[in-house]
Amino acid sequence: MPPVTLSNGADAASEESIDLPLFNISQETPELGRAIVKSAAKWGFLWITGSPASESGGDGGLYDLNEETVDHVFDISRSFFKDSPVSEKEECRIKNNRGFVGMHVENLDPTKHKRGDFKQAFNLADPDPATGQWRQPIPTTFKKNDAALRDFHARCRRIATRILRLIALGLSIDDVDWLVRSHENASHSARFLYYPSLQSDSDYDPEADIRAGAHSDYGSITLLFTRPDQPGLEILTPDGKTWASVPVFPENYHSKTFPPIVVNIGDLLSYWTNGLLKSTVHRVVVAPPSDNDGKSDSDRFSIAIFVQPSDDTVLMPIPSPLIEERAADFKGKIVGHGGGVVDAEALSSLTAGQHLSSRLRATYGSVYTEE
Ligand SMILES: O=C(O)CCC(=O)C(=O)O
Ligand SMILES: [Fe+2]
Repeated sequence: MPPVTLSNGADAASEESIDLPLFNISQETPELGRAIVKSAAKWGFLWITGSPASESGGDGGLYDLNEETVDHVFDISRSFFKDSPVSEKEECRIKNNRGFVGMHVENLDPTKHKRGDFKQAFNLADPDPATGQWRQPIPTTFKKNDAALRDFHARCRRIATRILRLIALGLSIDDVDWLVRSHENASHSARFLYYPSLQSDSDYDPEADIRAGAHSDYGSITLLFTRPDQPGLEILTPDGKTWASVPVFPENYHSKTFPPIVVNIGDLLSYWTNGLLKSTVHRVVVAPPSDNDGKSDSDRFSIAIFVQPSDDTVLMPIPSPLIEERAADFKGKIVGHGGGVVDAEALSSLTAGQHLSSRLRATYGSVYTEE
């Protein structure tokens, strides 16, 4: 059977799967940076190990995101989506891209799907470092787990910082903190995702609906945490037509219970590098085993950390020789996919904040509000 392509059906799971390159980021070297940049330029996606304590050596444990910590955060997420009353969710409904997103509220690919995505989400920005306060109303389930969520955010930020430094090393930027600096005062967002099981009485239509529509991410990088036995992520391969599924575990991975973190490049970093790094289009489908109606009796949970520079960051290309030489070719190229695309030239007069707002307006429609 040929692989499923963009033009023949919205959401059948792909026949092909892809083994992405896997990197252990417990060390920070130019060689590792170059290998990460190579993968980000080819696939826009890669895997990193979560640097469990036993491997983190010289980092003094700063980057530790072990199985227990991640499992606990997934337990909090499951409890919020599945056990908390509707009122708890309603009280924290999305505003300024923060809070609870109900079923079908977001439509990541409105060009292809009339109905919004078959998922629920909660976007939790990290606490304001100046005041220590959360920047949004917090549901009771999260309040009860305040320390665990703060800790998770802090650890994810350190991992993001390491990856940004590795990318800078790989791009031979003289100032290794060039990327980190524009992210220092920005709020990162953890997006808890819940894709409910699709029972036989669900009105999910496999010809028309999808769990998360095809899109590219809007920010710099995304860290994606997934669960064993819950596949569904697919990426558009470099030919621009073929979908490949990303398995939860790399082949021969040392663990069967703690998947590595998926890292992908967002539009801003693609733009910043004159398209060298790829902001790859991806989607979430109902993966096998699904029944004949394309439904699935299992829930899927994931957590995406959207790493974003400060709103006032001007989107000028990164000062790296590798990038400057691509400027002429990049002119007129399209950045982004799904809700709201921009051509590279228009983007050059924008700030990161303006770009984010325009893309959010396209995916949330009238639900998106700003203060
Ligand atoms: O749930 C997933 O695996 C991916 C989610 C995603 O791509 C997103 O929310 O941007
Ligand atoms: Fe995404």
